[in-house]
Amino acid sequence: MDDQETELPPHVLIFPYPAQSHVAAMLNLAQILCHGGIHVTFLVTHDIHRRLLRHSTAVQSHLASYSGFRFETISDGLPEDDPRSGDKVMELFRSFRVTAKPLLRDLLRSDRVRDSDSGRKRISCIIVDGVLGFALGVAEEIGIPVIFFRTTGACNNWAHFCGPKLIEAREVPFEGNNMDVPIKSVPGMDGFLRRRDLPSFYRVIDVANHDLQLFFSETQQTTQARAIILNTFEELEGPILAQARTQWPQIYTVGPLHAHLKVRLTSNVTSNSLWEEDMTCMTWLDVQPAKSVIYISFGSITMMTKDQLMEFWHGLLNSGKRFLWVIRPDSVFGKDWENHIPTKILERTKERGCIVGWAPQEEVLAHKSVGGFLTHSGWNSTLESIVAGVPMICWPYFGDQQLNSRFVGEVWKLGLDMKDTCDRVTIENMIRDVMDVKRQEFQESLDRMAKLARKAITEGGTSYCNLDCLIRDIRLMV
Ligand SMILES: O=c1ccn([C@@H]2O[C@H](COP(=O)(O)OP(=O)(O)O[C@H]3O[C@H](CO)[C@@H](O)[C@H](O)[C@H]3O)[C@@H](O)[C@H]2O)c(=O)[nH]1
Ligand SMILES: C[C@H]1CC[C@@H]2C(C(=O)O)=CO[C@@H](O)[C@@H]21
Repeated sequence: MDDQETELPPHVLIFPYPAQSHVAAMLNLAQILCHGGIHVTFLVTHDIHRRLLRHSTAVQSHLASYSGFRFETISDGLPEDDPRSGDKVMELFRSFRVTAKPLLRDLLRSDRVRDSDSGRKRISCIIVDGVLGFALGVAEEIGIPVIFFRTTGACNNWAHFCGPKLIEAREVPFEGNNMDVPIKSVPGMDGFLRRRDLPSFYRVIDVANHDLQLFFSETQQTTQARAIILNTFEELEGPILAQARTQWPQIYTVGPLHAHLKVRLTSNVTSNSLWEEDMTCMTWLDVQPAKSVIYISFGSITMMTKDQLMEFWHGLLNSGKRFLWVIRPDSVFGKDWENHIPTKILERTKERGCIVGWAPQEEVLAHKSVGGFLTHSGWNSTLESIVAGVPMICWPYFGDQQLNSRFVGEVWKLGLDMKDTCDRVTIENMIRDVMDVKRQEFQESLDRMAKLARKAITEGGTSYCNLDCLIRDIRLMV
């Protein structure tokens, strides 16, 4: 390193998996690091880059103002016009690691990420998505330390770490059809964990299943890195984090990052959306009574059949509640489903419902008219609901969601878990419970948890201190 370089700020490469929630969480971290005087090269796919430039206000305003921030882009291996819809998520997951490995190696070996003229040091650390374990080997070849960022909760990470133990104890694969059998081999979760609550990748006939084994190996790999960053907070997942700390050399809990970012930057809300936010729903919410609206959104990946869609629709209408519903255009199987909705249902919807293709979710959850959230239990949606103090009805779709919803319903008592069911009567009853019957009970636990979340990200709080430690430790990596 030459003398001139030693004066420059540290330079970190951040590399998320190419999906909405992964990119958004890691962009939040990137903004905080830039704010802390660290240079960031943010590596995304061409498709993600194009969509961020088009729809993310954080990228258009905040990040553009940091001279230390810049994008690098690589291919995800798909043709430009591929819709990259939710039903292909696992295909992309399998193929991306193969596509991206040589591209990452080329990038790290090239001069593209080190440009002395614009005053950037060589990369001293890589912060890479915890589902892209191959980056560890690539970075080690070049001698760069790796920190993994796992975008799901500690509970999911720990459940995957315990996979080999579950198999050894013959708890997986499941024998017979009873999904309520208790699971005992995940320390910290015995007593409330059932088969149906394990991450959905455990629902296999053969434990040699490629995806299941991939999650085991990816999770094991993250223990070999310098550290792991988790978008969670100690007060939420303390007992699980205590278990995890026996296996990972260093865990930085820095969440909830979307709220932490606002504290650090003292800024207004900006979005990291890959879709255009339909702001008309905010004016609709403005004229609804306080806590009268149930918000329904299943994140960026969930797909549903037309039958499931209709069960939700009837359940919502029969509950008599007002509702704001996000239906992503590509989220229902089968073409032209919009044209087959009975006129009567559309008319009843107009009376007290608002449907959009993508909403400004953080703003929606913070709106005074919203009194409940029917969610797929993605990790970010769960954290956003906690911060906003909104009780949840959980309809998990895949992956970590099956476990998150169990924690919401049984451990944290922040809502109801309707996993593995989808009928109009259950939906109607659960909406009534969350919005009326059990509202007070849930609100009390939510107020307590939201307060703990705020404390964690306030100066002196656990996540605030851990983020300071992360910045300090990055500065020490030269
Ligand atoms: O209309 C919408 C709908 C969603 N969102 C945002 O999109 C994100 C959705 O994230 P998340 O709740 O985590 O769900 P997914 O998009 O499904 O995220 C994937 O990635 C997560 C993190 O790894 C996992 O927890 C999920 O299970 C996985 O499906 C959140 O920040 C929402 O605020 C919007 O801004 N507007
Ligand atoms: C790429 C997706 C497959 C599963 C991953 C995941 C997990 O459980 O780790 C959650 O979110 C998804 O985006 C990832």
